Amino acid sequence: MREAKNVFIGFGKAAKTLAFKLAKAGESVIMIEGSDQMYGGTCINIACIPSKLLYTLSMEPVVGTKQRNYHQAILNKRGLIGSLRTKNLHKIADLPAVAVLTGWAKFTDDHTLMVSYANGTSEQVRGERIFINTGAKAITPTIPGLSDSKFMVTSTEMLDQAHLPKQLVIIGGGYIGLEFATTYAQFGAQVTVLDKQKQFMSRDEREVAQAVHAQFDQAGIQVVQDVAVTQVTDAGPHAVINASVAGKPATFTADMILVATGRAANIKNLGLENTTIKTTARGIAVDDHLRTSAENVWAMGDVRGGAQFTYISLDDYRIVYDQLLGEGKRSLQEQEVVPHTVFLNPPLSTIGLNEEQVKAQGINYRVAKIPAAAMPKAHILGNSAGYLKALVGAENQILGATLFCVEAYEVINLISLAMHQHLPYQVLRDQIFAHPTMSEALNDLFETLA
Ligand SMILES: Cc1cc2nc3c(=O)[nH]c(=O)nc-3n(C[C@H](O)[C@H](O)[C@H](O)COP(=O)(O)OP(=O)(O)OC[C@H]3O[C@@H](n4cnc5c(N)ncnc54)[C@H](O)[C@@H]3O)c2cc1C
Ligand SMILES: NC(=O)c1ccc[n+]([C@@H]2O[C@H](COP(=O)([O-])OP(=O)(O)OC[C@H]3O[C@@H](n4cnc5c(N)ncnc54)[C@H](O)[C@@H]3O)[C@@H](O)[C@H]2O)c1
Repeated sequence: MREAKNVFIGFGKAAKTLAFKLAKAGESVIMIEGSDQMYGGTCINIACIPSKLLYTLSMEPVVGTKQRNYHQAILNKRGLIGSLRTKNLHKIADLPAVAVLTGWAKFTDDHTLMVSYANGTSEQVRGERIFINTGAKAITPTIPGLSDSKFMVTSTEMLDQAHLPKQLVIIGGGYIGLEFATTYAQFGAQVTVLDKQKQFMSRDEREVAQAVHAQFDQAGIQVVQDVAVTQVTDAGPHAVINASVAGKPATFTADMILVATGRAANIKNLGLENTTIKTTARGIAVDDHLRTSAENVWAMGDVRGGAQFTYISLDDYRIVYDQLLGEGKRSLQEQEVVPHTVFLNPPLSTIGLNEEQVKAQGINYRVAKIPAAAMPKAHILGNSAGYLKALVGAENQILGATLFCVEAYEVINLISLAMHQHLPYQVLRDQIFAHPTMSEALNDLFETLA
């Protein structure tokens, strides 16, 4: 039996970061990853990095034309992902105290795993501590004909399609649905998004949902709400999608159907029934320090059923590392207010409360708002659509922000920093920022409260 002080199941963001630090501190580490195509985890191989590379390339016309070179973009993506995967593997595997095993792990008891390899062999691995970082995978709704359709893909397959679809139908209008709609429409596909919610972007305030909807209209992306897809049938070169839209029958055709209806924690086939580890409806049950109900086992990242973001998984590493080799103070509390970005064009970044939520909670607030067009940098970048908005409370504290503008994903981090450091809005209003940048919009934004 192989043994190590620290055994990781899944090569995710939290696991690889914690494994590296523990190995550097001289502790023995076994990293178990099921697939040789997934060293480094979901983010670099099949999620954030490939999707944001394609998003970026979908905005770059081939020199001298208005066309985007989809095929070249896929080749670039494969090159980048391949090199990141190799780099991620070696960063861990080359450390003397680390063994990387490429096989699927299953608990046989709280301390022991059975690892099954592609060649049919298996071996037992025992860990003094075990860290579960197995991520999540796409949920495919049970719709007759959907799983059997040769046109159906999840984001994983979509990100590696050699050919651009002509008619792309996306089931689900959440993060993946809206981001992929943006990217593939920019490459030239005709895109329709079907979402079951009555309202477009039901988790966001109406003001920004309407602004995004207007951008989608301009980009030629069709969004349909209140949809129940009832049947998918392959018919020669395309699929026919039967649905009810607000109770009325409707039909859509597609040569690719992207299912983007959420992702569920990877807890099946982990052998949890052989352990004292408890689960919830969303994943592995953990306390505020990511300890499971088994005293030697932790769960980090998507598998614990919280918010599914790479930076949350990274922060989970900080919580566990602080317990093992630090002061043990860090907990899930630091994750309560975090920025989010939906990579649209322009991107949408939010943090904290929006105006509808502030009103509903009866909080005393003021609104700062400016159009993106007020910023020279937006014009330099050729996209002056959208706006920046922030809410400020009675103590001059920032309650939240909604940035729907170019480079919103960078600027939101400054607001996040100010909120976490409990800085009054005047700090951002009076801060000297480099020029011309979108960050300097924060001077103008908060100046509107004077
Ligand atoms: C298309 C897409 C785009 C996204 N874009 C963003 C974004 O822009 N920004 C952002 O912050 N988040 C984004 N996310 C979410 C983000 O990718 C995830 O939240 C993050 O990657 C989760 O990481 P993790 O640490 O939980 O584990 P993962 O990185 O998911 O790693 C889990 C690993 O465990 C392995 N594994 C599973 N079961 C076993 C087993 N039994 N034995 C051995 N190995 C096993 C898997 O093969 C996998 O490699 C995106 C997600 C998707 C799908
Ligand atoms: N930029 C980012 O940070 C980023 C990008 C992509 C993904 N992610 C992460 O990955 C997670 C998964 O993304 P996702 O888009 O799959 O999930 P999601 O939860 O963001 O959105 C799912 C959408 O599907 C809809 N839906 C569910 N079942 C449906 C059905 N049967 N028919 C029609 N619509 C249906 C829901 O109403 C919802 O709008 C996200 O929640 C996010 O945490 C993050």
